[in-house]
Amino acid sequence: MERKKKVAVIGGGSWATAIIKMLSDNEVEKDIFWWMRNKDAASYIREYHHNPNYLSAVEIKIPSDQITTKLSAVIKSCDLLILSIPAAFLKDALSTVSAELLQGKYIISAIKGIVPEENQIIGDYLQSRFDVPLDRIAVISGPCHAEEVSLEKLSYLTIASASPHTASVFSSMLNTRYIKTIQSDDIYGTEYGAVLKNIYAVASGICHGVGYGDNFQAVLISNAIREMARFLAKVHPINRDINESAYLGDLLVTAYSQFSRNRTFGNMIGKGYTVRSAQLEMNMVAEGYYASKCIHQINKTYQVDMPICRAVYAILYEKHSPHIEMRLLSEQLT
Ligand SMILES: NC(=O)C1=CN([C@@H]2O[C@H](COP(=O)(O)OP(=O)(O)OC[C@H]3O[C@@H](n4cnc5c(N)ncnc54)[C@H](O)[C@@H]3O)[C@@H](O)[C@H]2O)C=CC1
Ligand SMILES: O=C(CO)COP(=O)(O)O
Repeated sequence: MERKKKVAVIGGGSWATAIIKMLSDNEVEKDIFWWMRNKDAASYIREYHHNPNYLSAVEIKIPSDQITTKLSAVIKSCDLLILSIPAAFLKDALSTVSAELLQGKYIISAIKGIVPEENQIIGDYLQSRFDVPLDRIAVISGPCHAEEVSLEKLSYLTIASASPHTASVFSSMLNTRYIKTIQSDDIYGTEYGAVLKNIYAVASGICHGVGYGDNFQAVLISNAIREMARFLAKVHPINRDINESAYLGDLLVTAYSQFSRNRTFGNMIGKGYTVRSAQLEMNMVAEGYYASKCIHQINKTYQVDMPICRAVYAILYEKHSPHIEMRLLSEQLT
């Protein structure tokens, strides 16, 4: 008989909380462990079975002694790891973790971002920093906001891995009545697509903030998907359908949803907030801010025509006026 799998969720934010819910509601037998950095939050969850800071209505059904702030111990005891920390903090969070500790583990990244100092997507970072073999890595993507998971609204997740086995192991653990999983072998395209859609959602928020309407936003997003297609075709040229949920679907939900942190952040920038004040206003992290700088640097190698990413970078990092930059961008959209 196969041993019961042990799976650890690494991270204490909204997406980690939603993933704990999906794993708990999924019928495959397993032991679920949860690591978070914040000791007060961990104690609160052990006592009251709710995350005090994120998705606080979700009931946490895992045993209290499986909620921990001890990272190495939890990694050691689990076969499967789900990373759900904003990319900007990943390196710091894993600073005490060795390649040896990760040997033999299956790791899935639920992160939609790039490790800033390395300019690497998470799959590349895990391979280069920890020698994790590509066939043991997967990513979770697709149009899915944690807030809607908490409400059990029907959602679709794409589980991408170079190994169909790895994709199916994670996929079988996340399916529930309200979550459908789709498997993909496009791990690179799925990761880069998720990073880019966050930047486009920031752009969408900026446009709204400076006063453009739905008509203009539709043109912006139509251009954004073509920009994404150009970049993915250059970075990882395989035969992919850019209209699938993991690419176009995720772009749409992030660019339009009231729950999107990237859109909310962009909207504040468009209204005149500084980056710092917009970040302080949110208890959550907009990955698109960090990704904008990383993609700007990565694209120095690839030289893809990316006017939307370029405009967002100019606003966020070169302090260009959102009004002027969006007007200049509008002249390039088709
Ligand atoms: N929230 C969502 O609906 C979805 C999020 N994701 C991705 O999941 C990843 C995690 O995001 P969320 O859970 O949504 O984050 P969040 O925005 O809900 O929460 C922020 C997280 O960052 C941590 N944090 C803040 N400052 C920190 C610091 N200085 N050092 C270490 N950690 C710090 C907090 O403890 C918390 O876990 C991101 O890459 C995001 O793009 C992916 C799909 C859906
Ligand atoms: O990736 C997401 C939805 O699919 C979450 O997007 P935001 O980080 O903008 O909320």
